[in-house]
Amino acid sequence: MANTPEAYDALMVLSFGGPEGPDEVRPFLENVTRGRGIPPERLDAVAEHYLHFGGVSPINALNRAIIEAVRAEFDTHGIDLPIYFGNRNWHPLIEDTVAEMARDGVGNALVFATSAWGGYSGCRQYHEDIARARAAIADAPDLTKLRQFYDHPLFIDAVADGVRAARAELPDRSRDTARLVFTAHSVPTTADAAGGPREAGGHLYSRQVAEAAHLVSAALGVDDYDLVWQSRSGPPRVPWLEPDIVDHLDALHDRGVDAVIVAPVGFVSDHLEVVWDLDTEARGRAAELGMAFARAGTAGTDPRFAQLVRQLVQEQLGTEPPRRRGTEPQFGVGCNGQLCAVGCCELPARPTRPA
Ligand SMILES: CC1=C(CCC(=O)O)c2cc3nc(cc4[nH]c(cc5[nH]c(cc1n2)c(C)c5CCC(=O)O)c(CCC(=O)O)c4C)C(CCC(=O)O)=C3C
Ligand SMILES: [Fe+2]
Repeated sequence: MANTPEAYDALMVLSFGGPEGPDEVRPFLENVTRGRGIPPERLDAVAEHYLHFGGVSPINALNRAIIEAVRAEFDTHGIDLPIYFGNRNWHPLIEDTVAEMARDGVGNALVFATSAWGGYSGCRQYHEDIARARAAIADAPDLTKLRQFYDHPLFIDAVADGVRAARAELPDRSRDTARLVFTAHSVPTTADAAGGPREAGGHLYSRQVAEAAHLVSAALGVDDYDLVWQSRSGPPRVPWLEPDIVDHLDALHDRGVDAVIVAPVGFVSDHLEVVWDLDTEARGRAAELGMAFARAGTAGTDPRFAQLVRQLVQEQLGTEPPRRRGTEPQFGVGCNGQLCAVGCCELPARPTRPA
């Protein structure tokens, strides 16, 4: 298949996937954690979080809304590519989507993965999903993953507007004093250290998250803020990025902070880890501490997010320049699951679980 720009004939939106009913929760979690050494107690707890919302994760509906917005954005700009939807962990599964694309005669498609970041979970694992899905069928299309977009101006500005809207929800007396706290998904510190091509120095994920937080705060004219982590899993003796948002609220309270704006810059949509870990657990802790609490929305529902996807596609077509506001290394483009570099974002050997 010729790899000339004109030859792209579809876009696939590739995401994490989530259950859409109570019976789907367990099999979904088994897909997510297959071979990953997550303790059964943690899985039981996470299953409860999903069941609390009727077993329905918001993520699939949010991704369908993103696809609709991108469709409209493509139509406005005369981009004539059909858009497909595939997931790593739940239906529509990427394997089925790639098979459907092949049946439709798609030969050379672009892939937008719904993570802004480098690192194993946000980037490399999506390359692996692409390779696995292609290997499963004979006439799979070529699939080129688009780049990491953690510092794209449209992403940064959409997150900044989410913070402004959250600030407006706070009681008058807290608006000017509320502490701005960014969160992103924690990962094991060893996985973070191994993130990115070796020559880029490692820690690609946490460096990009830190720079995105900095760029958002700069857009807001706020120079004092915190970056903390959320949603850790794995056994307690394995170190993950810290501090956790809930512990951090305790620490802020001890320092006399009485209002916070929590901005989940690490996520593209208000999926389950946002509505449970922040809107339920962190908000609950803030209430116990008597702290005013507002949570910023995520960028996925902002009209600029569809523009961002359109611009990333046009970048790959060579009709738009790359737009970035940061300086940390940024990678993520690969054809047919090819990694950004040899050994890029390798997942370190997991310690075996005690009996
Ligand atoms: C960096 C990162 C992102 C952001 C980048 C991106 O967006 O890709 C992200 C997103 C998401 N993570 C999600 C859900 C889960 N993540 C889990 C487990 C894990 N996540 C990890 C990292 C990340 N995860 C890691 C290192 C693990 C440990 C196991 C492993 O090494 O894989 C587990 C297992 C149970 C648990 O332990 O929590 C679940 C259910 C959902 C969907 C939520 C919904 O359904 O609405 C989304 C968008
Ligand atoms: Fe996760």
